[in-house]
Amino acid sequence: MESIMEKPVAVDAAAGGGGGGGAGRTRSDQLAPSQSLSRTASAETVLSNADTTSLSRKSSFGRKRTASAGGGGGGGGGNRHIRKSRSAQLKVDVEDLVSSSAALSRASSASLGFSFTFTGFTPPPQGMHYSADPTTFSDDDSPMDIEAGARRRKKLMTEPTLPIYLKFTEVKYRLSAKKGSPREILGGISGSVSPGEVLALMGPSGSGKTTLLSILGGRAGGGAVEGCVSYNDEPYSKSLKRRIGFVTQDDVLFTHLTVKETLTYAALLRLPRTMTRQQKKERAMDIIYELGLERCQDTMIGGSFVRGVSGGERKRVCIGNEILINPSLLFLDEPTSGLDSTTALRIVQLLHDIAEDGKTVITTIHQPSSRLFHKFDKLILLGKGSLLYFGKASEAMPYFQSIGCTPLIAMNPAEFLLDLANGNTNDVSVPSELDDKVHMENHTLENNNSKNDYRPSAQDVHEYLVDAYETRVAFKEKKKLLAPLPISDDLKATITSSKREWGTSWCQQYSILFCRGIKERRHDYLSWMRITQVIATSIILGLLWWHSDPSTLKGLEDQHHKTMPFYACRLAYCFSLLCFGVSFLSLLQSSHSLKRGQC
Ligand SMILES: Nc1ncnc2c1ncn2[C@@H]1O[C@H](COP(=O)(O)OP(=O)(O)OP(=O)(O)O)[C@@H](O)[C@H]1O
Repeated sequence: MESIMEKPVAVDAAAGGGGGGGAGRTRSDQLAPSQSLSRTASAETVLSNADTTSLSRKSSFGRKRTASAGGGGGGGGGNRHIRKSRSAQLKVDVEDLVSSSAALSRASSASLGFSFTFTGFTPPPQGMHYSADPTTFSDDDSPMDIEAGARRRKKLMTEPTLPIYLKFTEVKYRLSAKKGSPREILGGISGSVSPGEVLALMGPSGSGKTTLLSILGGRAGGGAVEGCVSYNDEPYSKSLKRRIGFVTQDDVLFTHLTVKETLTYAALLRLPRTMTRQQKKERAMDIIYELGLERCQDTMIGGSFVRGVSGGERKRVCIGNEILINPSLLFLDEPTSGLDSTTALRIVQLLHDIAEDGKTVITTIHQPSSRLFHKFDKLILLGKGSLLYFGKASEAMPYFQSIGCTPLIAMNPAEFLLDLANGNTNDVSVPSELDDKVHMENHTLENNNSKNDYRPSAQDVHEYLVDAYETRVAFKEKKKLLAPLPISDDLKATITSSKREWGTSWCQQYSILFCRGIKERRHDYLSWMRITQVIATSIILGLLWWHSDPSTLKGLEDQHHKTMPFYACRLAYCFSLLCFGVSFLSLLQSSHSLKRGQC
């Protein structure tokens, strides 16, 4: 990939795309001057975006380190004092950068008001008034906020994460079909991700992102997996399971539990038995503060019928459930789906913070905004199960420019890449190689001299992109992947260690699950309707048997006769409830299908 970057990009929009033949010469060479201009602008926009982001990222790292250092030396000083001094340092940072374009980008990230980090507390700089988020910390903190700050600092003392380097080469996945040949879902995907990095898996729907994520997370389904996946150069082993956190696409949370209860029960169940109950509860609270969930800690999760926490908070709870165990590898399947761009950016910023804590983060993503796209360290672009790009996210645009695909209008890079992966070349320059190939195959169009009206099919674009990656990048990347990792044998041994620590004993698990079940159902059991029902039934039965003598046969018969109608009514009531339930569920199902447009 580096060699591609070192080569002068043949398609220079600004220079009029003079370049030699091959992929460098693009269809847009024949564009009118006005079109060329717009193309130049777009290319510059994209490149300046990348620069700005890297600057912004660097400055934010620096800011974080400063904050951590401050935290370390803070000792027993007042929280307020520590924050003020940090804020002052941050302000100097901002002033240093204000003259550069990075300031803009920084301002936008400050506007996120994301006040939690994994290495320490990072308040937004003083004097910046972009934050509209009520969870942002300020210098006039309430006692609750001060406590939160203290908790964040406490996180610095938690157990360090075992670094895990994930490499995968030529991963293929086939599903056996009842009729015909097996269906290939993934066709030889290679890549790697190191601790501290966030790898994004991008591609159109059905391109195989979830399948690849599942294989890397050791959760491959019923199909046949080929290729090699290694963790610190070792194959997957059962002991790795407790070092892996997997946030699925459809979150599975208990509707009636609060955020605090959800995370506390997860901590009690999943944390090692070497920790006391109190320590586990504290860990759950730490996670709540780290994820900025303190304001909704007593809010119910909610579901289809019960209003609960927001979508973003829900996702954070799911992430919290997984990071509780301090995983080395964190997999997330579409953590931002259904969220607005600002909330999505917060989630990705959170992933970034998690990665900075030494964890390896891999996430699938759908249609990220441009700000969000630049937050990823590495990118895998999939198209129909094939690899279209693997490398640094910041180098994706230059790579596609180098193979002759350049956006003709200012475009979100993620949107551009997804368009390409879908084979859509509208508003994208078509490489001359592809253009020529398509016209060679289509004589009629060429004869009619309608070159400018013709665009290659999605299949042609897909084939071109797969070939371009295979010939230009894949070989070098695979060579890099085959090189052994410079890590100690001890680190490898930890991965393969067969020692398995159970979180809790069978008995403890039973009692925790029992309590959780009671809490989850408490709204059913303790509802006024249920209580009234029980009291009314007791009174009715009591009255029916009032003054009857069970010691004689007549008295028993009397009781029997009196209660029979009652039980008959009860049976009829249960039956009608059952019928009502069934018809209600089928109604609900059909309304859901209607909403999805399936009917
Ligand atoms: N167990 C399975 N049985 C049948 N088809 C499967 C199975 N697993 C994956 N597929 C198919 O493999 C393809 C890739 O699925 P996958 O869920 O990985 O796509 P995706 O890129 O994650 O899509 P989306 O973004 O919509 O979630 C799809 O066409 C899907 O139908």
